[in-house]
Amino acid sequence: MLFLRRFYSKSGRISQILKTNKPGDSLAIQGWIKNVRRLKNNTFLDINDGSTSSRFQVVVPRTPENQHLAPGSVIAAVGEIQVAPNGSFELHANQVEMLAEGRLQEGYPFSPKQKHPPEYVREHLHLRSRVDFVAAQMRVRHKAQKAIHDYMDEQDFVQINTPLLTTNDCEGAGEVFRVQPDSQDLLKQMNRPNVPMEQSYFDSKVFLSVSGQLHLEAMTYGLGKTYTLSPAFRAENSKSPLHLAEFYMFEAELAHLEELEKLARFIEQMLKSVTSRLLETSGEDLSFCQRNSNSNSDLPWLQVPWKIMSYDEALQVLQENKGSLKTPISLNEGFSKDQELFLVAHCGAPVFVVDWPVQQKPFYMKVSRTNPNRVHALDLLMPAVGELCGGSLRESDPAILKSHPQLPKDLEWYVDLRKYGGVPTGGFGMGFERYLQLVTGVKNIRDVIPFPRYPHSCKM
Ligand SMILES: NC(=O)C[C@H](N)C(=O)O
Repeated sequence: MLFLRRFYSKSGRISQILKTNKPGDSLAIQGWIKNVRRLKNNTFLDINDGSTSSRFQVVVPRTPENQHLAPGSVIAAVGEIQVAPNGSFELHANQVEMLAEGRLQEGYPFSPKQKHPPEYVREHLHLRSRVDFVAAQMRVRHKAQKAIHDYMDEQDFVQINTPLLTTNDCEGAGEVFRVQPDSQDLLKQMNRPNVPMEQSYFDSKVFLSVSGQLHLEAMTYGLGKTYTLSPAFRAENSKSPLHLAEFYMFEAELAHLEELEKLARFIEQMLKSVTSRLLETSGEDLSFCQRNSNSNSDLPWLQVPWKIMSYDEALQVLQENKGSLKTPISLNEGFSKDQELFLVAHCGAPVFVVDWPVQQKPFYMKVSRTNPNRVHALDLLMPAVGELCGGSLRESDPAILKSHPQLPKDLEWYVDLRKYGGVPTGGFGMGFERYLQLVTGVKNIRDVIPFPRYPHSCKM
């Protein structure tokens, strides 16, 4: 009977119901009971179905049959939409069916009454989507990807699926994971019994990609504007709340790009536009995540113009303020997190640090023709997270590229790109999870990706 009524009533996800229905509509919903309040005549159930961080109130008569309704159970309810005294919609159910008994069974790690700290929730990766803040994060993540794809599509970029198996270490930093078959037996099956284990992707040395940039560049010489939003892997033994061994990187390459400032302004425009869309599509979830991480920020960087500052100027600011820094300044490496955040605070806005010392940056960056000690590179520094994007004009002269002492072997093909109809190009990469941390205020990067991989942790 209930089955038939469910079939004939309008049904939908709660997020849609809240937008499209009107009082008097008959409705069927399914969801998890998050909370139960029993008053004299009625029982009030807070239901959530994973589509929104709002809870939807279902009112059922307080009868002996309804006594067993408890937090954690899954129900289907059929009834009529009415307006609650607080003005929001609620369902007055005339029938309720228990679909699954509660999660309050022995061993279930989360209590509906308690706010568990993220570290605890993370210990139960396979169950954590049931925790409200994790579900909200995942919805924001989905909508942020959609906003990026929509924006790039409107800007006429072509999405490229860059490979995850590659022979290059794009950054030359040696932070690569090598791919090998599991055993010598497999090598034998590949008819390569004598290939040394370290060259064992059939007959070459293969890594998990640290960046899709070089492959994107290859595509850009035929397509003009390309991007990817792909996994990247770094074998960096860092326990930092800003690093993962497997993360997603949004990277773009543009042909006919001759000025670094144009690249900076493109990044600024893109981030402001993508974030404004995200606020429109996910405002409620974003606020929920911000409240949950005690970081109520109205993202003031959306409203102000971003600054551009040379590396030399940035260094001078830091040197003049040595006393306020937690870490010593190094001339051989980039800035530390506390120095990056100091520069952002000093500028009162996000800042692009440009024109970096050549020895601090990888081989593919364009050397300044007026100052060979500098490359046309940028780092975008943002509040809370520090470096969010890195980018550069790419070296366009095959001869300069070939003579670079750090040019990896086996990258003849990369030099070739410049030989045949080479044009000036440039591009950038942005750690997608860092971006999510920036907009949601979540402190630990492990909480903005469904299944985090970091040193000594690859559960499931
Ligand atoms: N596509 C990029 O410019 C990102 C750069 N290759 C990096 O990994 O930092």
